[in-house]
Amino acid sequence: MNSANKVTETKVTTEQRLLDVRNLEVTYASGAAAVRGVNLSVDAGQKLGVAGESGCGKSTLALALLRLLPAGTKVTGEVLLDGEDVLTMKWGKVRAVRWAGASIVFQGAMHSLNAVHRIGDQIAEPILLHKKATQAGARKKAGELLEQVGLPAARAEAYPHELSGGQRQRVMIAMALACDPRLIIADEPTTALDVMIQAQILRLIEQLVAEQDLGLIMISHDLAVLSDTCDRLAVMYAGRVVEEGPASEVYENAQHPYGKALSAAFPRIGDAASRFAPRGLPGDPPDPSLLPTGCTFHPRCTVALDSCTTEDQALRDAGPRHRAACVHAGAQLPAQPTSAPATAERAP
Ligand SMILES: Nc1ncnc2c1ncn2[C@@H]1O[C@H](COP(=O)(O)OP(=O)(O)OP(=O)(O)O)[C@@H](O)[C@H]1O
Repeated sequence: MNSANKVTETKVTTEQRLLDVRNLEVTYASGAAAVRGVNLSVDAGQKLGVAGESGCGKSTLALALLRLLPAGTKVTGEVLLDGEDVLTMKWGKVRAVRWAGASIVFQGAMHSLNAVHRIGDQIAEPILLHKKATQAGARKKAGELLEQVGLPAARAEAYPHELSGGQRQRVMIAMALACDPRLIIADEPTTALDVMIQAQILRLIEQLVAEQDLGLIMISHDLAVLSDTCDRLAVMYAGRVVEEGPASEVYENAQHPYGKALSAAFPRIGDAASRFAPRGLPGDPPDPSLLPTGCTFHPRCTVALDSCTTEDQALRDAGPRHRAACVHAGAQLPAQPTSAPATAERAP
C-alpha cells in the first residue's frame, strides 16, 4: 500500500468515530503512572462502560479526555473527538469542546453545583457562554432541559439545597446537555444515590443517549450496573485496559482473572442467589508510582504463571470482539478464589 492510500484509510476510520483514544498515557507530577497505553473508541449511540476498583485510573482517564488534569501532569497519545485531537488543540477550542463536544457528569452533584446560585442560572451559564444566546433564550432553554430530565421547569428558581440528591443529579445531567454535546462522560453518576433513584437516573441517561444519538462513557466500580446499562465494557487495572468486549460477554464470561473477580464482586441484577453471595478480591491495586514487574495483577492473581512475574501481556482475542490481557485468555479459567464477606459489601 502506498503512503497516499494509508492516509486515506486512517482518515476514513477517524471520521467514523465520535471518540477515538489512542495510546493514552497519563503520569502525574508525583510520578504516578495513572493511565498507561489506553486505546478505546465510542461511536454515536454507543455506550461504553469503564470499570475497575478505586485507584485504577478511571477518573484520570475521564479528566484526560477533556484536558482537565492539573498542570504538570504529562499526557501523551491522541484523543480524537470527531477526528480532532483534543490534546493538541488550542485552549480556546478546548473550552468550547468541553461543553459542545463532550461534557462530564461528575459524582456528588452537591459538590459540583454552586450553593448560592439558582439552578436555572447555573444551567443557563454555559448556554450564554458557548451558544451566544440571550439571557431570555438561555433561561428558556434551561427550563426545557429541566423538563427533559424529568423536573418541572419551575425548579429553575430553586437553590441546590432545596433539591433531593436524585434531583440534583438530574440537574447535573441537564447541565451536561446544555450545549448539545455529542458525547457524555458520566463518572460514577449514581454512586451517592439509593438503589431506586440510581435505577431512575441510569434509565434517564439511557433514554437521553438513545433519543439524541449521543455517545456515552460511563465510569463505575460496579460491573453489574455497567453491564445493565452499556453495550461494551472496558475493565481497567493499574491504569491499563486489561479486558474489553460486549458488556454481557465481559460480565458473564470474563477472561481476565481481574475481570472475573470484579464480576463476582457484585450481585447480579435480577439474580437473587448472587445478591447474597458477592465476593471481595483480597489485596489492593498497586501504587501507580511503584508498579510490579510483568503483569501488574500477578501479585493478586491465583492463576499466575512464573512468566507473569516478568512478562506483561497485551490484549489478545478471547472471543468474538472480546479481548483480554492474560496468558490464559481464551482458555477456561479456574475461578479466582475470593473472600466472601459476611454482608453484601460494595466497594467504596
Ligand atoms: N492529582 C493527582 N496527583 C497524583 N496522583 C493522583 C492524582 N489524582 C489521582 N492520582 C492517583 O492516580 C491513580 C488513579 O486515580 P483515579 O482517581 O484516576 O482512579 P479511579 O479508578 O478513578 O479511582 P476512584 O474510583 O476512587 O475515583 C491513583 O493511584 C491516585 O492516587
